[in-house]
Amino acid sequence: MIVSRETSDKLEAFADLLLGENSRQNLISRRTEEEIRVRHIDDSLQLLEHAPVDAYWLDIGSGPGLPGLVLAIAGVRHITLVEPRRLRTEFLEHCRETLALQNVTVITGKVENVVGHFDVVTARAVATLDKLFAMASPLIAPTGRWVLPKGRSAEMELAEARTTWQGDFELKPSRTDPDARILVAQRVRRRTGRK
Ligand SMILES: C[S@@+](CC[C@H](N)C(=O)[O-])C[C@H]1O[C@@H](n2cnc3c(N)ncnc32)[C@H](O)[C@@H]1O
Repeated sequence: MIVSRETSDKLEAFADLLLGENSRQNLISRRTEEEIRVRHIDDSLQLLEHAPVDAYWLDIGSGPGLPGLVLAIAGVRHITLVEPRRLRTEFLEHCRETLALQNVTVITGKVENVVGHFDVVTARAVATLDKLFAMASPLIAPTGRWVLPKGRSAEMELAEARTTWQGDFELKPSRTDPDARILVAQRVRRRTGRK
């Protein structure tokens, strides 16, 4: 994805902060440090192809800010990062201040305790689709959209989730990993009348 010089500089600054913090707390696997730009930054950035920047986003289990801080740097209007581990949210707050990201809200806690309504919900490497829908469907606006990066288990997870959830589901290819998929889902609701 092509980004402006200013955005590219901020993404570099974020990558530096993340690599620095990775020696203090385990945020990304050591073997992906050298490929941080593709494996983590571009992998997060590509989600913007599936939902508008001019929206209220929620990133569940943001960890070190993936994808949430990358999306904020790339211009998402407002994004809430929810993450229960305090050491991680201290890092998120530090990045928000250092990179002057006024479009970011950080919540320390579990998503199950968040109150609000969001247009777009994302989560990377947090839980299965079934669990994510159960955790966060009360938080998504009726016209809202889920944009969920998934690994090679995407199709299996979707088949499992469909036994409990109905909606419009589309699996899109990932630009950074040929085995991975991005699930874009709308109008997701729990099936009724199950025996
Ligand atoms: C494997 S990490 C992934 C972090 C980041 N999304 C990434 O791609 O690097 C999963 C994260 O989800 C968080 N998490 C687990 N359960 C959660 C919940 N119920 N609500 C919010 N975050 C949760 C964990 O604390 C952890 O930071």
